[in-house]
This record gives sequence, C-alpha cells and structure tokens, in this order.
Amino acid sequence: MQNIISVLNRYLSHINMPSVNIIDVIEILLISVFVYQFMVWIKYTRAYTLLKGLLIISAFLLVAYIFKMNTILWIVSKLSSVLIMAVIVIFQPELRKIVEQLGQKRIMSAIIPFDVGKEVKERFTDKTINELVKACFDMGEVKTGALIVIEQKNRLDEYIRTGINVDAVLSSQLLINIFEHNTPLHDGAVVMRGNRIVAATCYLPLSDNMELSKQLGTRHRAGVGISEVSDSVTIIVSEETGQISVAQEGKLERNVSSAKLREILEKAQNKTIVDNNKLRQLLKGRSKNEGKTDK
Ligand SMILES: Nc1ncnc2c1ncn2[C@@H]1O[C@H](COP(=O)(O)OP(=O)(O)OP(=O)(O)O)[C@@H](O)[C@H]1O
Repeated sequence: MQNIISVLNRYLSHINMPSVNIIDVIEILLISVFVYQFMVWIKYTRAYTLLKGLLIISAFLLVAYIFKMNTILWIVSKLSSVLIMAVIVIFQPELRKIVEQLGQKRIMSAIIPFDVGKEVKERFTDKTINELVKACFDMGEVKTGALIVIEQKNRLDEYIRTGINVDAVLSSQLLINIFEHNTPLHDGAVVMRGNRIVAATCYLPLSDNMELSKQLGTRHRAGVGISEVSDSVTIIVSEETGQISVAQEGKLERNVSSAKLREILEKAQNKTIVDNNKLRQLLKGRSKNEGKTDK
C-alpha cells in the first residue's frame, strides 16, 4: 500500500494541474454546446454523408502518410484548396441556412437550455383531431367501412408489421382514400402514431368477448380485440349502418356523436403544458416539470 502511494505521489507530482476559473468553465460549456449543435446539424443535413466521405478520405490519407506515398500526398496538397472551395460551393444552401438560423430566436433556445416559456406536449395536434372526425363522419355518411387504431403508450409494432407501410401525415382525404372500396389499402386497419398514418391493411387480433352484439361482425371484433391487448383507441366506421363506434380498454361505445368522438380524441391527445423555465425551477429547488392540462 505504501509502495502504491509513493509511486502515485511520484507520478502525480509531475502533473501540472492548471488553475480553472469560471471563464474556463463557461468556455468549455460554450464549446460543448456548439460542438453538439454542429453534430446535430450534420446528422440532419446532407453534411452527414459528406462527413462519412471525409472520414474515408482521411483514413486513406493516413495510410498514404504512413507508407510515405509521396505522389498521392503531393497531389492532395495541391488539390486541398480546390477541395475546400468545392465543399463550400456544394454545401452553400446548408451553410446559408445555418447562418440565417443564427439570426433567429429559435437557435438561442436550442443553445441555451434555460429556455424561458411554455411548451405544449401532445400525442397529436388539434388539426389531426379535426381531420379524423371529418373523415370518420364523411365515411359514415356514404357507408364506407373503416378501422382506425390510434397508438397510445403501448407500441403497436407487431400489428403494424402485418400491414403495408404508409408513413404519411394524416389528412381526411388520405383516410377516405385508403378506405375507398375496391382499392388495395381498404381492407384491414390503419394504425396511427402521432400525426401520421404508419400503416394500412393491418391485421388485428379478434376479441372473443361473448357480450359483443351478434349483429357486429369482424371489423368491430378486431377493434375491440386490439383495445383488449393495448391502450389504443380505435375508431370503427360501420359499412352497414355508417355509425361510428369507439373501442377502448376492451369496451365498445357504439353510435358516438361527433362531439363525443372529439371528446374521446382530446382525452387521447393528452395535451399538457410543460413549463420550460428550468432555471427558475432549479432556483426554486424543484426538479420536476410542472404539467397542467390545457382545459
Ligand atoms: N382481424 C382483422 N383485422 C383488421 N381488419 C379486419 C379484421 N377482420 C375483419 N377486418 C375488416 O373488417 C371487414 C369485414 O367487416 P365485417 O362486415 O365482418 O364487420 P362488421 O363488424 O359487421 O362491420 P360493418 O358494420 O362495417 O359491416 C374486412 O373487410 C376487413 O377490412
């Protein structure tokens, strides 16, 4: 033990610890934030592909340097300024955008975590609710059958896999189009995640609930079935009667009005307002965000 301490002392005495003051800490924080923002920017632009390309070229140059391939190194040194100009010209739109964003308030809130203000958190927007209600009642009017599963907390990937990938922003026109008779996507269920239609023609588990009315066929049984195995909300438009039903927690609510459907969807939307003023919360010694229903 004594030996270890003396060895450590000997080595640690050679290490010169620089004095760190508050400006150094701020500098480190600023650099970290800028590096992080730069990496995020790279990831979501074409620059990501460029970065991968540059890494491959750098690896190639390293090999050329290690094995002293002087001709290659000479060519690269002559071309380097041209390459930099080429990169600037190719990525001019992205560079221009980032400079423009610097002048906007949005980037400051991304850089400074102590953002002041409130943020609305919701599973889907009011617009999506409007589109859904409109589509369901429009389809009901002309007796077009539909089955729409709205994903909540439980992921529905295993049912999504049984269908055809759509991945499109939900609109009433798109829904009506999907469930149009004799079209390739009309059979089975549509699964929604957030504001998007993830997949169509999905196969859902059928409920074996004996209490369900004998008049109801497999579309309604499938709607109740998925609500028994997940926390999803499912809207069923009857092809026979044009009525709208909603399946939730293994129960079927039949013939709902548009106001009732809207109410159910607003509940599923789970809209909360999150107070983003973390600095104020920290100063108050509170760690949890305050959430309040917007109603
Ligand atoms: N397991 C399932 N998963 C998803 N969709 C299903 C499933 N079973 C049936 N369907 C859909 O339901 C349709 C058949 O509906 P059916 O007429 O049997 O139901 P229903 O409950 O009587 O409804 P409707 O009032 O619309 O006639 C199928 O064409 C298919 O689109």
